[in-house]
Amino acid sequence: MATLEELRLQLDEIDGQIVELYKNRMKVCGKVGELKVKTGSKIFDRQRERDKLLDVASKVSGDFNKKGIQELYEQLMSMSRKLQYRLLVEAGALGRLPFIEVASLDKQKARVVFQGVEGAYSQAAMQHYFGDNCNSFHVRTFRDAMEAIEEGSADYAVLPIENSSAGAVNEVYDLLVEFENYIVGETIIPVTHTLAGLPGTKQEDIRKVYSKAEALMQTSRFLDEHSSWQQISVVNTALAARKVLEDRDKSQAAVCSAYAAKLHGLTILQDNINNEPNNSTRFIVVSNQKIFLKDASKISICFEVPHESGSLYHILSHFIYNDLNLSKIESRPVEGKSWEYRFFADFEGNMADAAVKNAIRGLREEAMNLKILGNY
Ligand SMILES: C=C(O[C@@H]1C=C(C(=O)O)C=C[C@H]1O)C(=O)O
Repeated sequence: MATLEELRLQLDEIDGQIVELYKNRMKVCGKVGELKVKTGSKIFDRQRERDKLLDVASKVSGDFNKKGIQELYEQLMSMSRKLQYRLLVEAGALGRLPFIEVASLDKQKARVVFQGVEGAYSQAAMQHYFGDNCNSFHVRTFRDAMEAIEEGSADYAVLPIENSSAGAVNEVYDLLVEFENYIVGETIIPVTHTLAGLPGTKQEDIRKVYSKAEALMQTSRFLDEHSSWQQISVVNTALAARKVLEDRDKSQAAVCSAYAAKLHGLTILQDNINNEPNNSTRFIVVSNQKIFLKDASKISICFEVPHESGSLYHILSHFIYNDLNLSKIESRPVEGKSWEYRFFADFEGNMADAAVKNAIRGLREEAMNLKILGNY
């Protein structure tokens, strides 16, 4: 029987041949790429790749080897495409993305819409981004805010997209796909809940606590210490504060921000009652213009992938290969298609970067329904 050293020598020789074959294959792929640059053809040919996988599988026997050779070829063809995308960039054939670079947003003159009522966290986020005295109005739903942007009655909308403890705001993700609106900025604000009541209220007086369902959840530890209090959910935290003020009843309290409490003339009975001391929410600033700031450093996109094994893996390789740092990935069901998903990804970069253009070119060819949601 051969020794380990002898077997390894045999492997080294075979690997030498594989490396030579790899180099030859890539050289031919480079020629294919040059031809495609010249003729303006697509790099990715899904049917040719499917046929190739069937062909190589037919040339080996046994499930283990069939699967193995297919995995190997998926990798080889993926490298081949990446080489070709690179040739496109070098030939300057990537073109420009359909977004216009701007030096700054005109925050002073902007008319801004937020969802909710006076005192909502969205208003605080808006003021944080646009300044305390910005020209604003509020609407009842996230959809209303998106419509106001689309039809131009507002220049920007400020919408919550993600909370550090509760996660994504799903409806806003879905609306970003539905509307032709784009993310142009973001701002993160701490969400610190307080217990607030009418002036003179004592905690012993309280029987009912009003707030938005998420806020009741985010303060459950404090509320559970007062199990006799009835918890009632209302549309948002600012509305809870307004209700307590209007009912003029000291047995009622609201879980809301200090800002909403002050705005509605309530007294803070207990400050910072969050379960999670660092609770914060990320808000996006949305516009109907396809613009991006010169110093933008984050890109949000969404796409669908074919419902087959390995497809997300191949899509994500475009980020890795182009050295782009993927900071977030979310998935949402695709409407009308059970168990199929649309992915939302955030990654670092600016649309003017070659690496970004290269990755987007590959994603556009290989994923379905790619939408660039914004660069900010
Ligand atoms: C090389 C080509 O480009 C791509 C890469 C392939 C490969 O490496 O075999 C096959 C199809 C294309 O997606 C080609 O079109 O033949």
